[in-house]
Amino acid sequence: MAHALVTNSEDNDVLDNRGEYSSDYLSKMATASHTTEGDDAASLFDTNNAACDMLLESQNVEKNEPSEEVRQYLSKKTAWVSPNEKQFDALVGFVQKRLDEGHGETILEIGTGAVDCDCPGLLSDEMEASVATLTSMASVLNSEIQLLREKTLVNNTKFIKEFLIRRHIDEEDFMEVRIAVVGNVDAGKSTLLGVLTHGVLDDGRGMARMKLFRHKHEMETGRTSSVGNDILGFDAKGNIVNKPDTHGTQALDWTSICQKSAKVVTFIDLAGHEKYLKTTVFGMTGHAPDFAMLMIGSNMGIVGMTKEHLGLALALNVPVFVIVTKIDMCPPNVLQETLKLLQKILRSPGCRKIPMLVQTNDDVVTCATNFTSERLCPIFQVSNVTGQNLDILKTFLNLLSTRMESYVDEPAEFQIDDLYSVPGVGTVVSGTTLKGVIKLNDTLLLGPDALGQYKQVQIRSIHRKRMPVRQCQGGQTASFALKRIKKSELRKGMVLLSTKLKPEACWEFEADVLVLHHPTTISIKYQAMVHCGSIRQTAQILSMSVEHMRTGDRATVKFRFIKNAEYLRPNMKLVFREGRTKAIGTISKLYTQVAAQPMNSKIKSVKMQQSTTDGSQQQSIKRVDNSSDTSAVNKRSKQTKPREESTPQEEPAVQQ
Ligand SMILES: Nc1nc2c(ncn2[C@@H]2O[C@H](COP(=O)(O)OP(=O)(O)OP(=O)(O)O)[C@@H](O)[C@H]2O)c(=O)[nH]1
Repeated sequence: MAHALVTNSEDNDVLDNRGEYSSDYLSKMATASHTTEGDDAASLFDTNNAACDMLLESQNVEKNEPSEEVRQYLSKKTAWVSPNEKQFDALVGFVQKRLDEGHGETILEIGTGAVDCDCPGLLSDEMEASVATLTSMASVLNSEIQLLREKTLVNNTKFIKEFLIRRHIDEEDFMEVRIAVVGNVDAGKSTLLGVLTHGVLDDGRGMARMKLFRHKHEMETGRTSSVGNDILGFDAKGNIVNKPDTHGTQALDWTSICQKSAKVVTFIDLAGHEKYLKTTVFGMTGHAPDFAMLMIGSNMGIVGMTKEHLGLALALNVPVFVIVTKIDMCPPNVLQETLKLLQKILRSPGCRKIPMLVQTNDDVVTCATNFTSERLCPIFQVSNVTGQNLDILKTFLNLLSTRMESYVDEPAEFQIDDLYSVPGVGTVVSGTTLKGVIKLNDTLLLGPDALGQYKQVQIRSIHRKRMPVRQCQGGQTASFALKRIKKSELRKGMVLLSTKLKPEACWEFEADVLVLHHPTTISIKYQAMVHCGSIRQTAQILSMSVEHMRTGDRATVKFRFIKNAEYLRPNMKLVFREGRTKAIGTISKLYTQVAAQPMNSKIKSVKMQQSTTDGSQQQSIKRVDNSSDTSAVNKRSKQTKPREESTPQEEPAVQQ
């Protein structure tokens, strides 16, 4: 069944002239992934009165509904000017609800209203009184307010102000936002992260990226844990809290950053080089990023892996924002060319994005408050050397919030994306909590093992961003030290689950798949690597709803893992790839009752006799081993694997 592709000949012409836009790759990915077709660009920016609508909605569902009189009052633009006690309580209730829904923060517009907003804006003294009300309300709610922007109307006599309200969070807790940093080699990824997290500017010759020092440091200590991880903390007032160590080590004290932060942005720095694409895909699927930050060197333009990474983010429905770097050294005409092409690609039917050049503080607030829509794509132009526009980028980062729900009332689920054996501590796993709350000393189910079973394990200690904590919840990354378990019993892709669940392990599953690229045709028995959450394992196609699949085709495909049964859930997104072959899909059906016979058990027995086999047999063994991601294979390949191939998300708990 051929998938109808939407193409735009004008766009393709432009891209072909550049000699880079290989086929209509992006087109297929986005057509496959977007579910928000039909959105009107204008609706993205229609935030006026949303606060009032929500206010009314929220008041309706409250048990102690305010009287009609109070409802009317709350919907007025003057609601904040001089509320009586009852009205003040209603305002507090409204903002509290917004804070709960916004993971501890919300943006509020003062001076607009649902009922009497024919002429929006408050007079100067009205605004002053409203801000005083807001300040008292913030203190009742243990929050801080930060003015984001103001508009003046009617010859500067009326004002509308927009505030960020952010809860103080206790020392052990912070909001989390995860950003996958992608882009071609040399785009300035490490440099920007060095500049942002260390508060220094670059010299154009790699000085800022040296501040990160993480690779060198970890090579020396033999720890691969923090490759690709940097954190940037914001306090309740939106100030950056990162302070490099004053003892000259240049290392950042993560615990102190987390303690002072109300929000911690984690940058998952994914490798830019094509040979590490596997790592990039794993980072995008396994580390559950909220957003992707696509870096482009303004002078180099859209080269190498840029489109591949953009396509991956589109395929996985991860909202993207773009940072065009090196504007200090780029001739203006080249910069304009790069921006023009970038916007053209983003607008093309393949991407269906709404590019927005972010140049002012006002732009930042507009795009940050609308960014959870996958269609908006903010574009920043920065220099890591002069610092130009870094301030607005920091404001933007401060305003981003996680897209992940916490599901705190549901049974706990945690996906493991890395494993460590820490001397003096024992076995440590790191990953993302998908649902529920996990506490110190909790007993959880760990699995599935080679037989598809789950066993009980106990949590000895919990770290979030290297900071010891007593619990973590859905949407947060963490490391757990586990009691009485050997690292050899674990593998990436396993899960820790609440004992309330009755989990099963799945050898076979069905998915609705779209082939983004394949040089020839895909038929049954074809094998490739499945990336699904933190699962990374080779699977074979058992059957398909069509006979063959080519680039652009869609089908329902039944897969079988070749080595281990896995914990899967319907609707999980997957990427299926091998070399240049790429397909994406969504799991539609699980077969949990299928026999637990690994597909490569035959191959294993052949391997035992490989000294007596001929060359061709040995070749086939090698191919399967390379494409599978088993712990045995990992163990062997780890010794020769480049360090950059590892992108764990959390630091192990070294001090318990
Ligand atoms: N003039 C100028 N140079 C920059 C800027 N940003 C980065 N550079 C320089 O560009 C070079 C490459 O930067 P990196 O940060 O290593 O690039 P990268 O994207 O991390 O590259 P990989 O880690 O290899 O993927 C370094 O020499 C930086 O000093 C900038 O805004 N202006």
